[in-house]
Amino acid sequence: MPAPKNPLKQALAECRVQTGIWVNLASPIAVDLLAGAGFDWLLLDGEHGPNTIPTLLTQAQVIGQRCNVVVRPPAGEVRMIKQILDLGVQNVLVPMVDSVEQAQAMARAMRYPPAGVRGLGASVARAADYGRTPEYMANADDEVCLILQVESRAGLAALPGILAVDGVDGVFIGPSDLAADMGFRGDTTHPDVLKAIEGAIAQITASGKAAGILTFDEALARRYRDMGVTFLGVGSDVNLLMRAAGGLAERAR
Ligand SMILES: O=C(O)C(=O)C[C@H](O)[C@@H](O)CO
Repeated sequence: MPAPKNPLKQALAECRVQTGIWVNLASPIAVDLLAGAGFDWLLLDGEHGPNTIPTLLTQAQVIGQRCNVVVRPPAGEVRMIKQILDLGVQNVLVPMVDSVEQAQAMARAMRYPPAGVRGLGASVARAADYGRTPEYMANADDEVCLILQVESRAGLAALPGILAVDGVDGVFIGPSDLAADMGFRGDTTHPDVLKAIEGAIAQITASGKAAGILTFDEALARRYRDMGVTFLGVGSDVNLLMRAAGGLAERAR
């Protein structure tokens, strides 16, 4: 059996909006609950969540086929990409991409030789069902989805070149880090930040690649959707729990 079809990659290629949330609790119980909530994807955060390869594996196993699994490594390092893909995760969001060279390196990391540098270890990993699907490697490259995070002024300057890199399926604008890099730390709705974000979304959508962003503000999420964002993050497990718990404690006083 070849590598499984990637519903998220296909949906983004067809410009269909896919909504999801950040998962930072690193809890198998939390993802078990969220996998059935109705999101198109769950992002298991290895950059700001206390995740390791074993915790990512457990959460991916718990989610199963109920919704798409996206993993964000702590950084864009080739060794991390191969470990994530060998887990059977097909969607990777790489943070802090500032240059075309970084984009090219990540695109190569997602693919087997000769197109890329992914190591051939899936035959002993979950990705190829521990060797039971040797045909996996025949089409694995076609079923992985790479989304790069542009979240700095340097990244915005390199955006046209990044978008031209073969193997990059989408570009996600990181509002918090971009705001900080622009000198507006903590102010993701500063007019200058919003202008930069909207300009980037326009460039990404014009390139035919998927535009992504995360916002906890429902009105802003609708605005970004109307602008053509299709990889749309609308919250996080931590934020949902924090707000619900705080609200209940307040009402119970
Ligand atoms: O810069 C951003 O914003 C993001 O990349 C999203 C954050 O990292 C996410 O952790 C929510 O704060």
